[in-house]
Amino acid sequence: MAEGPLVLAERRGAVLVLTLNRPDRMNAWNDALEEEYYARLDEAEADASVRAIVLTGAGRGFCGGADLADLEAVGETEFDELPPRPRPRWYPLTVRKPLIAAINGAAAGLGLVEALYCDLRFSTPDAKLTTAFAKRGLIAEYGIAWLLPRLVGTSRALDLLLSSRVVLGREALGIGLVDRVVEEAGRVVDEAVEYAEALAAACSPWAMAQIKGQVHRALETDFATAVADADRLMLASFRGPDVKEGVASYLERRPPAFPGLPPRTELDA
Ligand SMILES: C/C=C/C(=O)SCCNC(=O)CCNC(=O)[C@H](O)C(C)(C)COP(=O)(O)OP(=O)(O)OC[C@H]1O[C@@H](n2cnc3c(N)ncnc32)[C@H](O)[C@@H]1OP(=O)(O)O
Repeated sequence: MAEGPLVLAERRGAVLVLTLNRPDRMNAWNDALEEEYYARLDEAEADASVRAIVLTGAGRGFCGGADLADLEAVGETEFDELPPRPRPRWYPLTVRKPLIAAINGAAAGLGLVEALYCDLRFSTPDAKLTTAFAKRGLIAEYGIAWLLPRLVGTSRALDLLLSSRVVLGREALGIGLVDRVVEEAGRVVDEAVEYAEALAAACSPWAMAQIKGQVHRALETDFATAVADADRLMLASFRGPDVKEGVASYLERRPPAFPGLPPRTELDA
């Protein structure tokens, strides 16, 4: 039976809230859901009125990871190579607008990875977070072996990956796996949206896009290269309209009116 939208999209002011929508399966991931999610991200990137995106899950979970019903036969399948994907799995990392996870409940396996592909994570205090891979006989998939040590440190990453133990939102905050815990669980999306709204109201979309690119590139380079990257972008920032508006709005004691995110240029490389 055909399912309805696998990803719901709702505008809240300048923020687009995307909701993974397979609540009877704890929003378990499959290719169709991924395609819808990426399509909604593309639309959000192209729509200048969307200034930030919040990702959450329908029902009581964020995302239980790959749909285990789909994986049932996997041990019997003989792949020569992994099937090609239309886009890299880590596509959300390339989105140029702030992308915030509102972890409303369990995030496991690929569901946790998707939260890590977001720029920051808001969580309920009791959300269950688990890498889950080792318990399923799987390896550290989709770049989590790269992302997780950078967030929590090597031995904590190994703890979480080797044991697959469940970490609650509160502990996750202490180790840097999430960035905010929202005590009133029902408000986790609201608070993520409020944060996103604050970015939208105060910060230049162009500057935020460049900063995201800088941070991701810097994680893979040495210090001198990161400074050279900043120098390359600084000239563009001095020449662009946003610095004029940023300075004028401060001097005139008024909120800024930055233009929407312009299309990609070679500066985004
Ligand atoms: C290529 C592979 C990539 C991967 O992502 S591998 C990792 C796959 N994921 C997992 O192994 C996680 C499996 N799920 C769990 O361990 C637990 O769930 C949680 C820790 C995430 C949450 O625990 P709790 O809060 O106690 O919920 P609950 O009662 O276990 O689950 C509620 C309903 O959600 C369904 N569900 C959860 N995860 C998945 C999934 N990944 N695929 C399909 N269904 C899932 C359950 O079965 C159940 O459903 P019902 O209420 O009908 O019994």
